[in-house]
Amino acid sequence: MHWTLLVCLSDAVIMRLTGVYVPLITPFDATGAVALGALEALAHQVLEAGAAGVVALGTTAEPASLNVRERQAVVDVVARVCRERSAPLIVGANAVEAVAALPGRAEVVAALSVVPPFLRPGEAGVLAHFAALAAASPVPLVVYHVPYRTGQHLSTAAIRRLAALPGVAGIKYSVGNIDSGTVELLADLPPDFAVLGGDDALISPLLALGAHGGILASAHVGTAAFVQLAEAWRSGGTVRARSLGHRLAVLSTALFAEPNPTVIKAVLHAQGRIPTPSVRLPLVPPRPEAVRAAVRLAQDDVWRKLLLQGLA
Ligand SMILES: O=C(O)C1=N[C@H](C(=O)O)C[C@H](O)C1
Repeated sequence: MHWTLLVCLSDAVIMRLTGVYVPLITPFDATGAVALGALEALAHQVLEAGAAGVVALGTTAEPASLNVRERQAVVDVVARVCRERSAPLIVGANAVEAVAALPGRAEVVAALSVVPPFLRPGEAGVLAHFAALAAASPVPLVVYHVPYRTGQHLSTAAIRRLAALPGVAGIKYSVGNIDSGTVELLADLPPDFAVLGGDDALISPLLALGAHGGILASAHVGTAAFVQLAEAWRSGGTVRARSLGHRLAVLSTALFAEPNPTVIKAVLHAQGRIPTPSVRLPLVPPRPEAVRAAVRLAQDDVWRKLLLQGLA
């Protein structure tokens, strides 16, 4: 991407990488095919409920279990919804060929690219990887840092070097805890760099520390409550934010009681929003008791009451 274009775009991009993004699940129908109509409806629902944007082909979408045609169909459907609603879309893409093939459409504001997993190339390797990826990408990158999955730790200094790379606009920060490195990063945010939380149960403290928003699979349910949480922390409504954050952490914990997105899909199915709760291998259906607990917590009317009464 051209450097001057990047500088002009950076403010606008950071503004758009703020708030709650929902990484959409991929619904399947009774034949096992991708239920594109249900996916389209889900995208409309979460945006209608106030989500800042959506992510296509995040971890939650089971992208490794989709074939090339299915992945393309998913991106096409979600992009159409985003175009209709003038909403930003982030697309999961990890390799040079995948980012280079991203559609040059206005609604695609960034690619979500995971730190290379398993190999553990070291911080220098990670930096070189993202420099190459950014050079090939028509859109800015959000680095997906999830060390408990990739096996690759990154120091705060390395994250700052990533943030300084042209074409890197943010990080999905999913380190599994809040530690001194988290505080160090958020206390002195790199310029033009968005920090989006990716550990759902930790989103409230991360927002309290100054994160720009979150990419939260939990926000498929209780979307408006997650949106209000982010707004409350941003506007200084700390009493409400703290209380709402505690309640949402309980919901997120229940939704992540089994490998994501098995429970979330079961809840969405119980709510009549997707045709089946099916997941593809290697994921298997969650335990019924985990689903029952999450369905109870996810009941829309419970959240509506809390939000209306301002009790949350
Ligand atoms: O798909 C995503 O992006 C997310 N994936 C995480 C995971 O599966 O662990 C969770 C987060 O909510 C968003």
